Amino acid sequence: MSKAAENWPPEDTEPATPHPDAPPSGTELGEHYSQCFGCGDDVESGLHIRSMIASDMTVVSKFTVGKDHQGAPGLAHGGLLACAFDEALGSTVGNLLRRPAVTARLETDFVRPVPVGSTLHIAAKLDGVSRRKTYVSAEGRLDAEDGPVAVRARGLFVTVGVEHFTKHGDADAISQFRDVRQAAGQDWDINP
Ligand SMILES: CCCCC/C=C\C/C=C\C/C=C\C/C=C\CCCC(=O)SCCNC(=O)CCNC(=O)[C@H](O)C(C)(C)COP(=O)(O)OP(=O)(O)OC[C@H]1O[C@@H](n2cnc3c(N)ncnc32)[C@H](O)[C@@H]1OP(=O)(O)O
Repeated sequence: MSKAAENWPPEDTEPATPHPDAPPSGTELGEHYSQCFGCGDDVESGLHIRSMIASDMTVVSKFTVGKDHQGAPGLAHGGLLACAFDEALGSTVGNLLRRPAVTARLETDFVRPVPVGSTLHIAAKLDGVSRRKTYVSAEGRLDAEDGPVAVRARGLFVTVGVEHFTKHGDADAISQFRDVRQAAGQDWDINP
């Protein structure tokens, strides 16, 4: 078992405080980027995950497993499920804290098989913050909010400045992306 798994969140974390401009409970969150494999509408074989703010510390996401998501016949691929949780956890950190952050560590426990056609109901919560580090965890239940737990995941996200994306990613696309978000009143605090 990993060190992080034994001690979560670490003792030096503080409770996470949602950003004052975080969307209120009940807000349906659309895609954060049209080309995102996790939530983007333009990615045909993507996961098309949709999320909603459930409370000031919790985000619920739904992911329906399609035929493009298989590992064994009729069953979801484990790595792809980890991807779904990366998206759900990232959405929780991003939307509640409104700071750019990237996944530094992702742990996944696969508890039961997830068949094609089933919908995972993923409830993610902020567990704590320590400087640039945000600890977040989630449970995914099969086919209902109170269905059996199929997957659990925990993630460490590290807050980064905008240069993380402009230096390592596509600077022009980042600029357009920020314009779109600014126009929608969704720009973020980008200097950690
Ligand atoms: C304008 C741009 C805005 C962009 C975003 C805008 C909008 C988005 C909107 C909504 C979001 C909605 C949904 C998001 C959905 C999905 C999210 C998917 C997220 C991803 O899929 S993203 C891709 C995969 N991800 C990477 O591509 C990261 C590659 N990586 C790095 O870029 C560096 O590695 C980095 C930056 C992580 C750290 O580098 P660094 O140099 O900045 O900082 P450093 O190394 O000092 O780490 C600082 C402290 O974290 C601790 N630490 C670091 N790594 C650790 C580990 N693995 N385990 C345990 N602790 C760790 C250190 O120990 C230290 O701790 P301490 O402070 O206590 O010493």
